[in-house]
Amino acid sequence: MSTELWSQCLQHLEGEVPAQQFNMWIRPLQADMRDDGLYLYAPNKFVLEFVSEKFVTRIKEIFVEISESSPSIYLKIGSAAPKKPVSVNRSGNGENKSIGVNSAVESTRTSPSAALPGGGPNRGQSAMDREMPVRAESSANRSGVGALPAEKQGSLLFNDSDTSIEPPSAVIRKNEKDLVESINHQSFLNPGFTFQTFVEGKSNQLARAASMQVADNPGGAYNPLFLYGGVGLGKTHLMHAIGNDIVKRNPSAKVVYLHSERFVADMVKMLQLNAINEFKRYYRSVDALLIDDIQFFARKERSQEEFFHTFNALLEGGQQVILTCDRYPKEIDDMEERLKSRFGWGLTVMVEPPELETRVAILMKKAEQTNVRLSNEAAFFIAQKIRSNVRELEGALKLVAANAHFTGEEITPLFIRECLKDLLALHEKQVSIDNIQRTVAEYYKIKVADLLSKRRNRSITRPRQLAMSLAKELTNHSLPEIGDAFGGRDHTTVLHACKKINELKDTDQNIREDYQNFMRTLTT
Ligand SMILES: Nc1ncnc2c1ncn2[C@@H]1O[C@H](COP(=O)(O)OP(=O)(O)OP(=O)(O)O)[C@@H](O)[C@H]1O
Repeated sequence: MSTELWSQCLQHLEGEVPAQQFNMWIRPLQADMRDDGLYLYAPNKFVLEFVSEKFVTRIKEIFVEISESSPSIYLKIGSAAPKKPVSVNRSGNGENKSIGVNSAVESTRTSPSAALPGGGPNRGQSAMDREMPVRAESSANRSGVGALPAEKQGSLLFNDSDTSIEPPSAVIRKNEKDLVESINHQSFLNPGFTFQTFVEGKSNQLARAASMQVADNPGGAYNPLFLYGGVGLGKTHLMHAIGNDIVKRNPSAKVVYLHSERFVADMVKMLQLNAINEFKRYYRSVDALLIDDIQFFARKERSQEEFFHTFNALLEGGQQVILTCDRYPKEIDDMEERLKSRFGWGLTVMVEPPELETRVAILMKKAEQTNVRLSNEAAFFIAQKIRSNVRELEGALKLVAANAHFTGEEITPLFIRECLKDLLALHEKQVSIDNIQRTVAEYYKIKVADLLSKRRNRSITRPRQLAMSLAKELTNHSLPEIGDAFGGRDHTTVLHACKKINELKDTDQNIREDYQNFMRTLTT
């Protein structure tokens, strides 16, 4: 069976599957075409299960379409023997990525022996490699390394003594005692932010799955992991969950979390103290570097430069980098192109605003964690009112709980309305159907009157359906009221629009992104 067929199959899948999903589930697969069928190797059980459930049938169909044969497909955890890779140009970021055809994802960059458990002779061992048990099924993918020639890789690797490098603060302590406190941030993981305390929903499913895979196989196929999305949606929580999980599995792993502003501040101080080399050595010695809100690097050229080199060194050493940002890498203004493009080298996943059921589940979980008695009805009431931001949802629950504690009253919808008067007024005022119609019309460069008209061509009906669906999600208006506001339409038309958009969000990446952008614009 020819590798060309798998390459064609990939091209088909790439055209059909949203880029995010393609990157996450298909790209890490390695294929081995044998006489008895197609062997697909997944880096871990998450990918294996997902591919088996969602893609195997389609892969078979594609094979029938392109070759009129239906090979047996064997899914396994592990890696195939390296052969020649096939290049697929991901339209998303314009870069050529190597997709495994009889090879590891990164096989162009690694020597064949690097595919053996524990890596080959040319592959440098990071501190993590030494400290973490090597899993045969995942070690082949722990490359990310060899973009550079072997000798250059070697120069960036650390010897044993490097694993005990002190944080910058320790160096400063000797010279500038008064600066110590402000810099001494060492690995600061919030123990409360774990996968167990993170509520899964449709909006964060991919991000959570990706995070669990990174925790399972740090420095592996998804390096860097880039989590992006609006304010207060759980990006930091997931990032800490990965860090906590890595440390739980290997207590000596050096996981460092910091906010990007902290990185900038530290760097400035170390420059002032003429100790920038210590700064470099410290950050390059970690097993996993977690940097939050990297949009704060914008316009800070020196920090970008420093981060760029740290970032490269970590990736080359097979150390895990996890980044969060409030937007998609390409949308970050005043950030060097070379950095933005590197952010997309691993896996970029969006965390979306949670849908109603997830908001209710999050509230119930938070209530349980803090011993607050919250009925389903009360959780539903809060979740219906506060839609865009989990942090705000949590804040609302705390406020209600504190009031209930002091007054001894039961938490009912009426009580909640009273407690959250100001907040609710703000939310209810913010999103009106008018506002939604104006925003959608402006975005698609049509008139509000078109949305209300009887015109039925696609360029009008899609925005109209989107606007109706947003009105349903973001306002408290009933279906008939929404129908009325859209040129006197029947409530069944609104219902149909909501269903249609829900379907399209799963199958059409443009609609999905437009919808999320509207949610973000209208609710923040
Ligand atoms: N799915 C979830 N399950 C449980 N808690 C969640 C979930 N999503 C968010 N949270 C909680 O919401 C709060 C805000 O989340 P977090 O700080 O991770 O947001 P963020 O996306 O990093 O926001 P920012 O961009 O402002 O930094 C945290 O307390 C977090 O625990």
